[in-house]
Amino acid sequence: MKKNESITQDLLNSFSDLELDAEEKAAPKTIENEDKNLIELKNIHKTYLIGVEGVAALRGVSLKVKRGEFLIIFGKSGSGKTTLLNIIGTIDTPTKGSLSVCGTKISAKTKDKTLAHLRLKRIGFVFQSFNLLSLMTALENVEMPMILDGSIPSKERRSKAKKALKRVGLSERLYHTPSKLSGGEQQRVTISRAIANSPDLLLLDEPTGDLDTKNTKIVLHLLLNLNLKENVTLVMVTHDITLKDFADRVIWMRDGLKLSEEVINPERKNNVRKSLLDETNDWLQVNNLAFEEDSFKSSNFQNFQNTTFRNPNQYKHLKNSSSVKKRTQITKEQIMQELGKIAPNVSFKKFYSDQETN
Ligand SMILES: Nc1ncnc2c1ncn2[C@@H]1O[C@H](COP(=O)(O)OP(=O)(O)OP(=O)(O)O)[C@@H](O)[C@H]1O
Repeated sequence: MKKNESITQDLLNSFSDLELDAEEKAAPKTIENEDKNLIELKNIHKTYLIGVEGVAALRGVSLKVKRGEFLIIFGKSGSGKTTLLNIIGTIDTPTKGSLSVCGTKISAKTKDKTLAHLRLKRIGFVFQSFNLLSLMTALENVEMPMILDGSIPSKERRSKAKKALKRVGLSERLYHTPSKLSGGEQQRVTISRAIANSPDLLLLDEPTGDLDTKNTKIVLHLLLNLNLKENVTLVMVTHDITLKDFADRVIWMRDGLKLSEEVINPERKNNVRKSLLDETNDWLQVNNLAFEEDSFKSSNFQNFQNTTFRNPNQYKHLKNSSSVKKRTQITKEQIMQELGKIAPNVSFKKFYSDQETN
């Protein structure tokens, strides 16, 4: 590592020494039909208690999602979409019902360690609000789930993170902190963070909600690529009805129930996918070069075409800029606080106790 690359990296490396026990390292128990149904929910209920009152967010949802499927969940605000996604992602637990995710049967008895393993190894999360760690570079952000994994040596981690960022066309943005990235670029960092550990399943909660049309298409292109080329299963919550025909299947939620579902006509689906991939292919090729940030923020494609391109080497100075030097003052406590934003419920007790005994 170059001397001035970052003290932060040393801090991050120190977390990699965490020992996972045998249970965490072992592959989750596989059930017979994993290949057929990556997700299986039976009669899932979720009631939140507010004081003495119960809010019925889910009222008996059954759902099967096949490996490699692209499923979109629509529904009005408050219909239970995010709750459903959180239960699939094992971030939340149902009040009643049974589920299995990526071959692991989840019940009230499932140990935290097993759930943490599932979340870190098999499932990637992408949220509307990006949830990037503001003090860290794009590269460090993408490394984070692998640091939490604890079993990947730092060199391999770094190389995987670089590859993941390359796959979303951000090779020239490795050392940028989130505030130096456009919204579209930030969402691409979160996608590369979600895929760096090669998950089977991506759970996406309004991933294009804060993006303009062009960046929505770019994100969709990246997701379709993962789905079609790598068989990554996609479950996406969105309010954007124009995305419907890109999915294999859509479901509509209302008042905590699955109201209806529709399998998308394959011909229509293939046509919209093809035209999107054709259109965005050109943009992504251009994006392999570094470009002026203001032009990228513009949704005007004409402006984008007129962008002045920089040689990627011209960005090297950013590594030595004063803002980067200042960043090295981050404390471990700050990093721990930020970690909570991207991996809620992941066994942090262990991290904290490790910190205390150091
Ligand atoms: N932690 C919580 N505590 C109490 N009630 C909650 C909690 N989370 C969600 N709810 C309630 O559960 C219901 C479903 O919420 P959920 O966030 O799943 O809906 P949604 O369809 O994702 O809505 P939106 O589209 O606005 O994000 C709502 O009535 C909501 O107020």
